[in-house]
Amino acid sequence: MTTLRIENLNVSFSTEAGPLHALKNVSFDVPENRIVGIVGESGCGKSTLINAILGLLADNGSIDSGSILFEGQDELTTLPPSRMRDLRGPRIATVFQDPMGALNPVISVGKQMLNIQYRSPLSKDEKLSRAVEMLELVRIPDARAALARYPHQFSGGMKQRIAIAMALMMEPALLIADEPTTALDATLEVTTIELLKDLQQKIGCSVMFISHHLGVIAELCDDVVVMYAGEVVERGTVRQIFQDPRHPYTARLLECDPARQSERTRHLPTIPGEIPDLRARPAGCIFANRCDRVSDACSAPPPDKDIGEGHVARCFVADTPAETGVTA
Ligand SMILES: Nc1ncnc2c1ncn2[C@@H]1O[C@H](COP(=O)(O)OP(=O)(O)OP(=O)(O)O)[C@@H](O)[C@H]1O
Repeated sequence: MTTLRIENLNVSFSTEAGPLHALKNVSFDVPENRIVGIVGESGCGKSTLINAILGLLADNGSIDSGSILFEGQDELTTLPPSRMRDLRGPRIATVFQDPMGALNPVISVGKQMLNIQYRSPLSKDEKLSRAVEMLELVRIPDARAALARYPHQFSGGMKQRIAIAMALMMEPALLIADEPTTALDATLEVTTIELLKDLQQKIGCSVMFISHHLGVIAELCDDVVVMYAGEVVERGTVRQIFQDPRHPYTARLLECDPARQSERTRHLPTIPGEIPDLRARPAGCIFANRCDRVSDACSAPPPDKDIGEGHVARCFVADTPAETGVTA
């Protein structure tokens, strides 16, 4: 089963200068038990995508068309807000860059972990045991004593691990992790990534993992979705994307080899030129003004070319491998 299926999703914001099309015909799946990485430059629409899934678009935003199907049954684009509130947290959990967004500074960690289980039929003792078990899973030392402590008594890395434990406590079907390791130093980042992978396998959930760090995406994810200016320009398995990129934008991103230059890929490489104004999208390919393989054909909208085995690229020349200068 597919945990999340997004099909032809279009989202726009109304602005004084006219509608801004933030997501255009976005389609991809988050299959059961898989970790899907979402990568793209700032402004490519990652936050809009997350908010559209969670039913938390800004007041001036709207889903114009398309579908977000959760667990094959809940159509999130039309779900009543009360049902969406039920799903958010227990079934669709989130972890963000700043763990303090999830942790209340004036409530002990144990109390917060009990509060999350308010709907669970377990007794208070059983809920506390579950909290200890989760803290142990995220390697918080002396987990039972940790329940009485407050968030500020933990280091940044531990706070993020507690936030992950809280997000996964109710065994959600989907975890949306938005740059959860970006604020951590490189060593802590590696530990947190390993832990996340471990927990995902234990709990058996799907993960949508948003990161600028290509090395982390390559390490952690099963599948990758490459976004550019509100469009999914390429999607496929980690192997397909990193070893056989077909969209020129993906190829440019990979020009720094993540395996050998992980520090350099903590931030996306800079590509000359700018993302077009999303209020006046070009009629043709969205990447044409920055593309080194542009031709006359690109003034028409490019098709989503199916390269095979789930590998898809929105480009006229996707049939031929893109040059990266990277040896796979
Ligand atoms: N409420 C809003 N009103 C108008 N435009 C918006 C609004 N929210 C986002 N946008 C625009 O939508 C586009 C996508 O923004 P979004 O925040 O989703 O990108 P992002 O990839 O998450 O970027 P970042 O990594 O910088 O957060 C941008 O052009 C942004 O300016």
